[in-house]
Amino acid sequence: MIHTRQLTKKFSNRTVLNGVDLDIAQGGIHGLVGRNGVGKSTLLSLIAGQLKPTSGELTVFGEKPFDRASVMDRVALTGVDVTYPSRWRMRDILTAASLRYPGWDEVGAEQLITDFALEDSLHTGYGTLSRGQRAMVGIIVGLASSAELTLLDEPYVGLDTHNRDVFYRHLLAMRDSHRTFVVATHHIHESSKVLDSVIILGRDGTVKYQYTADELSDSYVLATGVVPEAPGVLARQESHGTERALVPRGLIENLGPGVRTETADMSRVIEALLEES
Ligand SMILES: Nc1ncnc2c1ncn2[C@@H]1O[C@H](COP(=O)(O)OP(=O)(O)OP(=O)(O)O)[C@@H](O)[C@H]1O
Repeated sequence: MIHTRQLTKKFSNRTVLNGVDLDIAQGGIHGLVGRNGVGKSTLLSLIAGQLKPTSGELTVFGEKPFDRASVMDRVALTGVDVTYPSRWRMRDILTAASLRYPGWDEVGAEQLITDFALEDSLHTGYGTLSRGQRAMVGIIVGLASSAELTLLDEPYVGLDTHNRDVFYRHLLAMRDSHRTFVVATHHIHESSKVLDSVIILGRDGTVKYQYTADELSDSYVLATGVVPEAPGVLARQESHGTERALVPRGLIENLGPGVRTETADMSRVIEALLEES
């Protein structure tokens, strides 16, 4: 569904994405993670056809997405940087979205309004909504769009715990819907519970790692004890004389008898890989 080779994006003289190789097949919820400023939003805007690549290959549904209606009609991009005219009331924004997306899910949108307790804000102008309420508008548009490819850029910014739970619950319910979601996120711990795969963008503007959730949980174990130095050992920590580290599963046999191993938490592995990226 999404295919890139050596995808590069420069702004003036600044290279942000520098040879991104990425393949995402149809279906599932994919996390796009990386440190601040590595180019996650830029990559989502390129995929959504809103930015033009500087060089390299990028196809979405087999076509170059930039300014191409046949691709853009099948893609929804919402999130932290997607704003609406400040005088539009929330209800106007949802009406506009229902006209924009042919598969608009009216029942789903109304359910989200209820679950986010937004009934009293439907006639409030976007400019006077709180940050959390704006985030909820973005989430409703993204999820109710029914777009085959839905790109959510830090969708939870400003949401309290209850409303983040509402978001993740609705997202999870769509997991088997044949829709594809790419979620740019810094909330590794929360989002890792719903992700089918993780893409880690590195500070050099390339994809450093792309793993399915199964590959991640199979790749590393959490080792406790005296963990020997070895290439690939991550997130070494010491407290009260006990060492803990993430050890590639292939190195388990090299660990001494006093080292205990257990399944590594996926979010811990992602955080560790992020540090390396
Ligand atoms: N339109 C633009 N013109 C010039 N520079 C831009 C533009 N859009 C993004 N950039 C720059 O590209 C870099 C990557 O920005 P981007 O927003 O894609 O990163 P990000 O990974 O989403 O960051 P964060 O996690 O902080 O949201 C930043 O240095 C940013 O200043």
